[in-house]
Amino acid sequence: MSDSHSPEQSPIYWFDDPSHVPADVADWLMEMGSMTRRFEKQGVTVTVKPQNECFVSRDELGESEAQQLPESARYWIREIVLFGDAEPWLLGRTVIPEETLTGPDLALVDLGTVPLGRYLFSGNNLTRDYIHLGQLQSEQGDLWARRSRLRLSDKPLLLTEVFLPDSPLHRPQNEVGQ
Ligand SMILES: C=C(O[C@@H]1C=C(C(=O)O)C=C[C@H]1O)C(=O)O
Repeated sequence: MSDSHSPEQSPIYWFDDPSHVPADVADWLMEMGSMTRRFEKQGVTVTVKPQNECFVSRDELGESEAQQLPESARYWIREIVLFGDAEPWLLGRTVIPEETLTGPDLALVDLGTVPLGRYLFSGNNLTRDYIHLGQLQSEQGDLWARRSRLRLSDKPLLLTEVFLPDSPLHRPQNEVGQ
């Protein structure tokens, strides 16, 4: 995943002008509700497999990631693969400044296989500053991606999502109700 502290990951190219993104793709990438819930509406069971969860220092973040978040002594990283039934549909990377992990939001370090969206969209204190659209060039082809800065009670966290070839976004004929 771009900006990952794992150097073998290729970077995501973030678009300055997303107007050329096809409308059916933009409809997915600009989803303002829970992506987990939207995937479930496809009639699949959504499961999440954490791949890496740890605290890192600011200099272990990608440069453009660090620019999106305030200074902090350390950041919680959560990297997951999200599955629709048995198919891998999405790579998720969440970066959370330690100062965001206060009160009930400390639960964010114990999510395990619970999809992040279940927590984020469970209350009424979630806002989204922006969504950036991008593309990751990978051996599986060009994969659409998005990056959101979210806020829980005004405390920031950064979420990058890369949509995998099996996801409905890349296979629109799969989308129920289209
Ligand atoms: C943020 C959401 O949760 C999904 C689950 C994630 C996780 O468990 O880490 C990460 C990315 C999301 O696609 C959502 O449902 O919108």
